[in-house]
Amino acid sequence: MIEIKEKQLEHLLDSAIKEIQYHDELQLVSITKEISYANPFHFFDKAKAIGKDRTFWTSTGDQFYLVGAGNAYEIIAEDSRFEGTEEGWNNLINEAIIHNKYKYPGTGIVALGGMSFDPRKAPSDLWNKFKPSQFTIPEYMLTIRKNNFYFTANVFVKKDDHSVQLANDIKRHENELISQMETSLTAINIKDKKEIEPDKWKETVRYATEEISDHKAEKIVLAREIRLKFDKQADIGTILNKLIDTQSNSYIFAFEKGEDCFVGATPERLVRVENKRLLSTCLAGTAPRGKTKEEDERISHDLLNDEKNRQEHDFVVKMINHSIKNHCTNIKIPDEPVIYPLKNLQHLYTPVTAKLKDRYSIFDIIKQLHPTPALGGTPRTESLAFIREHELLDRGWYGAPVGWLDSNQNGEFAVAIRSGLIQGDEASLFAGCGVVKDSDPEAEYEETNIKFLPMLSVLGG
Ligand SMILES: C=C(O[C@H]1C=CC=C(C(=O)O)[C@@H]1O)C(=O)O
Ligand SMILES: [Mg+2]
Repeated sequence: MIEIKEKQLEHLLDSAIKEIQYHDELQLVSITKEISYANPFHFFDKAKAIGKDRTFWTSTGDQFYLVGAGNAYEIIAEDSRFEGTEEGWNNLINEAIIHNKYKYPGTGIVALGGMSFDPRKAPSDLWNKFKPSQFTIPEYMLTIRKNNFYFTANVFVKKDDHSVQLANDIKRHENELISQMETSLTAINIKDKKEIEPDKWKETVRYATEEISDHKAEKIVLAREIRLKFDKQADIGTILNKLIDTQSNSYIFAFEKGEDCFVGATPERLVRVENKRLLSTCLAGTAPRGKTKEEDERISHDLLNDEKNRQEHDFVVKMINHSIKNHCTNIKIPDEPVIYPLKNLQHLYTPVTAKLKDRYSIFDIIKQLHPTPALGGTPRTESLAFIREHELLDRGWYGAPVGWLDSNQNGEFAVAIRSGLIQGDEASLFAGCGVVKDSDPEAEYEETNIKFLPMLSVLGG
């Protein structure tokens, strides 16, 4: 049986090589097959062992995983990021030879990546490995969907390549990546924790409330940074493992670029498109969890009825509705938010469903939505100008869209919050909050403290 499969692989590679006999070009071949089982964490760790940069994505609610090893190709766009990325992707898949008989969302050739929050903010050194828009097509990828497992290899072939050799190479890497191993977790401890200018940050929050009172904006989201030093190198596999154990109802992601890795567990979906069905979410307005069931219910009730939090939330609902109305039909948005409970905090949540019109893609929607008032503010131009000028950090990919897309126009993007940039034995964590007219700097500061917890707690904090 295995022999037949290997022959098929050889045959596919062979016909690709034949197709380019008269060109001096490389031909991308993407081959997907179903496998019986692979552990996503083992796959992730093995990828490191064979020297590959890794990408990781899971939506914990759906038991859906994408784990990538290496870079067969990268789409990088500096200006016109949305159009540039989409064009790069379309060109790639139009030219590629794709063998994927499964057609389920997230199988076959997939691009995983993200972008920076604001390409107009002066970049700092911190994020120099992360481009304004950067998507990876992994060399090898594991998809887990509804308890089915798929292995994809993406290879560039040249006219003088030998199919047997290429097939053996793929097979060897596949065996390595999907083999079982002992799960080993490496615990780290925080040696040093430095909050970046918390007093100045509170000043900026106060200044933002004044600008809002002066009608220069209605809402401005302000973020801050914590810099950590550990007693040893942080192990990304361990961090992901712990995030999955502790952060339900979240997207857990990692984008590794050499020594640097952007990791997070965000509850905030930006948009999912599956067979033209669109799902977006408004998530803004925050309170802590209660220690007892009674206290928790009381806090939820207060959050649902709190004018300041409702205002933060309603800006997002209005904006999402407005942004997608020309691109979609059948838009459905409930009148009232509900509670979205997480381990350390709870949010106000309103789902948005719609049907994406045929001529639009997920990128058209991301371009409209980013940044929503959950991360930027209202109005967009004024709030972004304020953030650009007064916020004390380079957000890099924090607060921006991260996710994946496949070659059948499916994809999903989250907003990269509850996240951090891990750099060997150091890390920067980020958290922000929506400042409106009635914001109290001290209370907003406390709110960011709880938003740091999901990452801090898995980093030994
Ligand atoms: C900016 C963040 O959260 C946003 C998302 C949900 C609730 C928010 C809030 O209540 O302020 C923020 O708008 C963050 O976690 O860093
Ligand atoms: Mg808030």
